[in-house]
Amino acid sequence: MENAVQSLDGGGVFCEPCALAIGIFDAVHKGHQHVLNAAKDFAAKNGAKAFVLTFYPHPSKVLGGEKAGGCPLIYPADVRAELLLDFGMDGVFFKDFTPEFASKTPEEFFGFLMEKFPNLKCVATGENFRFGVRASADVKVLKELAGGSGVETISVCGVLDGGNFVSSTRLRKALQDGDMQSFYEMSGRNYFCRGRVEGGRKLGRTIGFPTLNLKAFGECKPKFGVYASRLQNLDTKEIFCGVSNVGVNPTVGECAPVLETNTFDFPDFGEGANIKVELLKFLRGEKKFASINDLKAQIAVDKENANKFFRVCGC
Ligand SMILES: Cc1cc2nc3c(=O)[nH]c(=O)nc-3n(C[C@H](O)[C@H](O)[C@H](O)COP(=O)(O)O)c2cc1C
Ligand SMILES: Nc1ncnc2c1ncn2[C@@H]1O[C@H](COP(=O)(O)OP(=O)(O)O)[C@@H](O)[C@H]1O
Repeated sequence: MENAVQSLDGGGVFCEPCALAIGIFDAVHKGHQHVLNAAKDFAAKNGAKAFVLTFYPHPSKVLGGEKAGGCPLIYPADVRAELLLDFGMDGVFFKDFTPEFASKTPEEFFGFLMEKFPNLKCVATGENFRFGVRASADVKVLKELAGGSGVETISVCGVLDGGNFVSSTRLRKALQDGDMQSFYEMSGRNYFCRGRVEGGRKLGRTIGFPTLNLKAFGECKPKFGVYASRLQNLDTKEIFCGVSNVGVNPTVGECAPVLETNTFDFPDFGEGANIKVELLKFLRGEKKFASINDLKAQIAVDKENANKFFRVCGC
């Protein structure tokens, strides 16, 4: 396929034999990976492609969840697509989740799949997957509808962590609590933010702690505060250990949320560089200091605490 990430809202029809994993897949956690593996295994055994059908925005934004504001997504849609492709999926298809789409009956939903993927061989979901108007249909209905068209269904059992199902909701909570270890355990990778370095107020260098700044967060932000972090230049692949602050800089006048990283070795790249920052361990909450000098003294302590973390855990 020429372009591995496509919209299902154009007129396109995708005729290759395929297994389709269906869901939101925010953060592509271990439960999601179980579903994706089922699609990949089926595809490998049956000479088919392993595709993903995912939705944007989160259905709760349209249907009114999380006190009507909808679920805040952990990663932007482009990062979600990248994670799915990195996992080995052959293609990712985004469908606009609109009120009209949400009101499709289960039969219409399945009809839509067959229209867009006329050579559909298999649908893979979790056993708790629901679809159709008011989430009225479950995997049993999916099996009946699919069977009528000779399409196989696989509904994988839930993946647990610490006795509870892994879910994007638990990942959001871990992120908002600064519990980076749980985030890692449930998703299989560190939380990260990636994008182009943006200019700041250039104040950091005047206080002895220059920072590389990223603003490309998902909707769900990590707990504001200081983290031991790892920064990678995605063009050169160089890796630097450092200390990051996520927040709004209350000491120097509030700004829009930003992830600022001070690396232990000063890299020779800056604004415009394509970087990825992983948040490894939460060290303390963001604070409003009485003076810039107090902030400076605290950042020196933060660097030492991050260093202690790296001495034990490595970079
Ligand atoms: C390790 C670290 C910890 C920080 N902690 C705080 C904090 O607790 N409160 C705060 O207002 N700003 C904090 N900052 C942000 C600084 O205010 C900010 O880096 C500085 O003002 C430079 O901003 P600039 O990049 O726009 O030049 C921290 C920055 C770093 C690197
Ligand atoms: N812990 C889990 N174990 C197995 N499958 C899961 C798990 N969590 C979600 N799934 C399945 O993965 C697919 C994508 O899930 P998604 O729509 O993103 O739901 P959630 O927000 O609950 O993670 C769905 O088919 C869903 O049933």
